[in-house]
Amino acid sequence: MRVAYETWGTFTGDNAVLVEHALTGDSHVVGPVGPGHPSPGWWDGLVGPGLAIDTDRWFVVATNILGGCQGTTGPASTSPDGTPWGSRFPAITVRDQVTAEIAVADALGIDRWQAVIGGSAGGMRALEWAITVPDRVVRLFLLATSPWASAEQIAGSSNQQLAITSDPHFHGGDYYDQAQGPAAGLELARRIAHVAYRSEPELAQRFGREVQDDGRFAVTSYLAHHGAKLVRRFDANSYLALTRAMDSHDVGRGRGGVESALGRISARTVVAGIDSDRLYPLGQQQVLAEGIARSKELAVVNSLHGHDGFLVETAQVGALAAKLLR
Ligand SMILES: CC(=O)SCCNC(=O)CCNC(=O)[C@H](O)C(C)(C)COP(=O)(O)OP(=O)(O)OC[C@H]1O[C@@H](n2cnc3c(N)ncnc32)[C@H](O)[C@@H]1OP(=O)(O)O
Ligand SMILES: N[C@@H](CCO)C(=O)O
Repeated sequence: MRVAYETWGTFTGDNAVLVEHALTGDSHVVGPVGPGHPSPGWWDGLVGPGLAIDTDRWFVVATNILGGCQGTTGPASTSPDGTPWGSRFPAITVRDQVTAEIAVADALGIDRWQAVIGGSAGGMRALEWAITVPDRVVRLFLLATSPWASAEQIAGSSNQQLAITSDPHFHGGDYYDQAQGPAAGLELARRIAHVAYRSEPELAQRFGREVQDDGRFAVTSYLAHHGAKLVRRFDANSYLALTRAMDSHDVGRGRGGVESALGRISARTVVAGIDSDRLYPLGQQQVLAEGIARSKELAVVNSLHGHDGFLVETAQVGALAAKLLR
């Protein structure tokens, strides 16, 4: 297994902070497009000298997720027989992904994180870190995430997975040597997901019933844009592996239930949610805030942007992170 990671700041022995990306993010938390970084940072303005996650003080690490496609081993990676894993890539869980990250921390000589920070799927891994190895997580920032994948989340995820697997170019997951892969399926999956990532009032306000010169509803064109954009930077098998891992998420599994799992967390914790998030509604973060001993009351980020607010509202998110790190 190979794990891609990026770091900022200087390691002084006990000042490491782990930033966990969401479903389609990567290790490039901040910074411009460049060699090895086809996309700009997804949290630009949050990590750097004097910023909320201050690299004059903290050594910040971001790994790319196990099962992904931006440097870390995933289904498109070459297996020992010299061909891509494809359909043979094993089913993985969020706990497996954290196991991979624990190996990275060990390899880097990081005994404990001064903070583990994550939103959405990144929050799931942050949670699993704090439950699996509580003495290695001093502070915890959980953003727009949940203690278990809800029926609603699994339902949406199953529709997205079906969009990919029913694309005739999917070839059971072994499409890497084909002229064409399941691009249409991946685009549709992103379109389904993207509606859930934004709020109904936002779509109404931004697009309403506007029809473009090309005859399409503006909102349809917007979704098509986001679908096509993901196809250019993401692998369909990774999308399946990662959404299935998210479906597996349940901190209580094998630990005597959610309450008992959350009871293991010793980190000073900030739990935050977004008021317009229809995919990870505030009630899920309330369970976390109430179940984690050293968390205070749930922080609410005000945003029109729904679940994606954790990526868009960097000023509010930064203020919460800075407070935890102070
Ligand atoms: C920028 C990257 O690719 S980051 C790479 C790593 N990716 C991640 O971490 C995933 C997380 N990031 C994301 O999902 C996205 O970056 C988001 C959701 C946070 C972006 O959110 P916002 O900044 O609010 O952008 P928004 O949803 O308004 O979309 C803007 C895009 O829609 C396009 N758009 C807006 N209206 C329309 C329309 N009617 N028709 C077609 N396209 C439209 C804009 O031109 C813009 O295009 P661009 O992104 O190629 O510049
Ligand atoms: N827009 C986010 C949503 C998932 O939380 C992503 O693509 O990673």
